[in-house]
Amino acid sequence: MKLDIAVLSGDGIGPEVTAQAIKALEAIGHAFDHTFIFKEALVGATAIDKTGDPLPEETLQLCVDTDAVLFGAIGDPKYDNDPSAPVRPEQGLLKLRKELGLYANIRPVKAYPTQLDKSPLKREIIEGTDISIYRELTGGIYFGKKHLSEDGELASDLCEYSRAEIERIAHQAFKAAEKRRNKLTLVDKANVLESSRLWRKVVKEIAYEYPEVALDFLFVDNAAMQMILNPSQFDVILTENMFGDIISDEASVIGGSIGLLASASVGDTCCMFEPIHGSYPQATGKGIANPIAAILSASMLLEHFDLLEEANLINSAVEKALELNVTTPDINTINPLTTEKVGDFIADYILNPKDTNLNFENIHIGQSTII
Ligand SMILES: NC(=O)C1=CN([C@@H]2O[C@H](COP(=O)(O)OP(=O)(O)OC[C@H]3O[C@@H](n4cnc5c(N)ncnc54)[C@H](O)[C@@H]3O)[C@@H](O)[C@H]2O)C=CC1
Ligand SMILES: CC(C)CC(=O)C(=O)O
Ligand SMILES: [Mg+2]
Repeated sequence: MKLDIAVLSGDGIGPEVTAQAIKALEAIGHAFDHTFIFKEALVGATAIDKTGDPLPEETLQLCVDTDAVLFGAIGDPKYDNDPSAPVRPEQGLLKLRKELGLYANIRPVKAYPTQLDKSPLKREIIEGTDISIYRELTGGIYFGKKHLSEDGELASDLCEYSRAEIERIAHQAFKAAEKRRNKLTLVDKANVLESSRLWRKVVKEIAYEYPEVALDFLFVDNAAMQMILNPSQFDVILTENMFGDIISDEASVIGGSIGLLASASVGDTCCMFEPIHGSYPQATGKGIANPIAAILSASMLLEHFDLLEEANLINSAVEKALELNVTTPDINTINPLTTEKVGDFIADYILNPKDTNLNFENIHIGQSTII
């Protein structure tokens, strides 16, 4: 297969982790005789600094013209510390999602058997957790009308959803539940918000088309608590944009680090693959960022194009890295490896999955050996 992939590595740790995802894809290309052509473009603070625009027109056009987008992260403290900045890195990401019509953001959350003691949560609580979060990505409060009064003393952000916006992602979430454990939980705040009441009404109606799927509802405040108390109760979670943003970061505690959580953002015509974390500016250039979220996002890209064997090989390589503690300091405080070394190990495993000599004391990566 030949795929043109737009690479928007962005800011902070974005370029470092995206480079490891590309390495994994190149190894897959080599092992399976696929051609992946990577085309880089600017986004976020880096794009503002070079062009004045967080999403230059040529970046957007490239994303439209390519088969898929591999995204790193955006965000820079100089904008975070200046609320009145006229353009902001986040605007580039939000516009990109909207323009590409990426309304469904799928965020898998797993407790890896080898990592159960890495989470601050007790192993018996997280064991067996395997959740797929379907977060609506192009509507809700992040996209609603904003207002700031002239004296700067009153501000508002509108949360708006239409039936059509709810229906299209709800169908995807029900279909996913049918392929998994037939359970769907809608997370909302229907006791308070009119938009949440519309979500419940529409989702209840759609449920009749999926009789095998057991549907239940949780208010988001309770869902946030259940995620910590009893996460293995969840199968597919369907929720609106901001709630999904928040509970997925919370859910990353289950796996031990947000640096493990990948995502696929899909629409009717375009697709983008992005770790759920941000630009982690404090880590920029230090080689401490976990590249696994970016690498698993590349695996989701392959799965999207039905390259299942290839996606599974990346997943196995990641599992092997976790099993052998070939990991960055967020989950390996004793013998941490750098972002690049973890990426090297995963690419090397993809090329030599049967190499039984791989072990922590003596890991052969290409020409080099790491300790
Ligand atoms: N999709 C995106 O591009 C996102 C961008 N942002 C932006 O990122 C910047 C920083 O935001 P924060 O709230 O600090 O969120 P963040 O996700 O960048 O970092 C939060 C914390 O998560 C951990 N972390 C994140 N990525 C990691 C990785 N790969 N390996 C190990 N640990 C990791 C670190 O402990 C870090 O302090 C802001 O400018 C924000 O707007 C935030 C979230 C998503
Ligand atoms: C610009 C933000 C909405 C990015 C973010 O936090 C996310 O998508 O997880
Ligand atoms: Mg987020």
